[in-house]
Amino acid sequence: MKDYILEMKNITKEYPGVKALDNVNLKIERACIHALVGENGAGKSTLMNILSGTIPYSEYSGQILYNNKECKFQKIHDSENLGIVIIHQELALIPELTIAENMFLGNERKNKFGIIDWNETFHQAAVAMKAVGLEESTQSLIKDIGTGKQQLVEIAKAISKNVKLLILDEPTSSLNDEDSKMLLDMLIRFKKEKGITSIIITHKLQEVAYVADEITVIRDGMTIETIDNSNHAINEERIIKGMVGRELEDRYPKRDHIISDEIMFEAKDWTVYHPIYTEKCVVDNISFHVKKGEVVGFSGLQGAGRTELAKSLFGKSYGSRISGKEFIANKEVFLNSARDAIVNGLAYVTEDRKTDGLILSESIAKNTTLARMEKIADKKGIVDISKENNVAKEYVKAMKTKTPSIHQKVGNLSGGNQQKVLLAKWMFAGPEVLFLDEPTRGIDVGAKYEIYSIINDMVKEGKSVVMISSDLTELLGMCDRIYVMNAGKITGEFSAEEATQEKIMSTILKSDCAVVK
Ligand SMILES: Nc1ncnc2c1ncn2[C@@H]1O[C@H](COP(=O)(O)OP(=O)(O)OP(=O)(O)O)[C@@H](O)[C@H]1O
Repeated sequence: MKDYILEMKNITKEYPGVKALDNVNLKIERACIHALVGENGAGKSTLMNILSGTIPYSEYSGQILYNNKECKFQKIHDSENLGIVIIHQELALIPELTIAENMFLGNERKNKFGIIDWNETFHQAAVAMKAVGLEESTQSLIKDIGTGKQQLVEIAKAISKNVKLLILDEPTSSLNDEDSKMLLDMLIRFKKEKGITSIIITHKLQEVAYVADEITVIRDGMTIETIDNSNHAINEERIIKGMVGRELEDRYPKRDHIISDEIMFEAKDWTVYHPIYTEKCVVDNISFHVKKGEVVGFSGLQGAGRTELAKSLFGKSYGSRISGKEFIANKEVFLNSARDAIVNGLAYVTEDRKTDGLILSESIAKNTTLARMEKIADKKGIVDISKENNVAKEYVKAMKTKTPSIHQKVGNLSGGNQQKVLLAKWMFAGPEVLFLDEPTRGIDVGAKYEIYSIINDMVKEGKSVVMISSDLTELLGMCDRIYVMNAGKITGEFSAEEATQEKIMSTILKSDCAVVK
């Protein structure tokens, strides 16, 4: 007989106008890795928020049995006391504090006088960091370590709380393939060596196939099926069929590659230093171009400088001591603010939608038109609300954004649906050159196809797209040309015909340029 650590029975959760979960059932076997998959807005995060007490007992109906005992969690602390730890999509670390301080925040190690025992704090932090293979000083600041290591700090934190059931909501969405594999292998090790059970939510289906022993598919707030993957033989198509309800024939929509010789955007000798550590060179003498109707990709590891390159080109939105030239349609431009960049036909879709791209307390309609309000305003500058609503409705339809209405606050949407609103906002801005930074992070397979189709339509109209992505298959599927960046420099360039995953990976890995000049 199977030994279940957790059973969630008939869980129902409603928000105004949305039934997020409708009688969901989930059974998790002890010391197993269980994947939760489903389209954007299917209800995965809501289910896990209920399990962790983020959504308290009074706000849903149904039953949670943990180690065969009913639990009615009122807050996160209640579930953590029993060894259930959730790591959210957006990490909850404080950038200005050290790793050790972050690990014991709210759970400080104190001596008998009630004063923080720093020796014990650093010792216990070091032990937990060793368990996750994090090689850093316990006193390094969070803001100085990369996303991959930050993720490990969160897991070390969970280990220090004596975790029995670890919930990870899209843990690898901002990691490259190598860091992702390390993380997944760690979950497998925890399972085998410590008997830790994990629930992982992810849109990366090859990871699901690799790591999960069982897979539960949720669609429109309902459990569709639980698939056995104990022999790790499941293929991605099988999972997609459960998620989408049909086979998805092609992951990348076809495009006629009609690229003119006209260069639409060009950067020459572009160099950028860190905004605070102004002696640190982050983008080192980069020159590249994008032609009219071309999709150009940027590949590289985290910290290679791709985001910094794009942001600094976008009206100097990042960096200090910026030098070099940028040209739009062969004309040199001097862009000193994001507004300058927008007016000159550039758009930059950020990888950090929550702090950089959307106003979460505003509606979908307001956010969609935010970057170019003049397009829906009359001569006196007064916004025409009905125009605004029509624009928002069109994009919600085209991108299949899951929402009860265009007046819904963006903060109430699921992560993937927020990403769609962000893309809509920049597409409405009507740029000539669109920089997309991790555009499909947290987006389900079906919605990715919609986004790729929109990109194809844009380049067909003669626009140009620069795509930064950690997903190599996405770059290979979509780009006409791919640049490889490492430590602030361009270290390779491949045409679509010659590019392969192996060639790009080996260019990324073999380069060892120093970042600090
Ligand atoms: N606070 C809220 N208020 C209103 N609706 C909400 C709120 N939180 C979530 N929802 C809605 O509940 C539904 C389920 O959202 P949830 O975040 O659980 O989806 P998900 O499966 O995790 O999606 P994703 O893969 O995009 O992260 C969505 O329609 C979402 O808009």
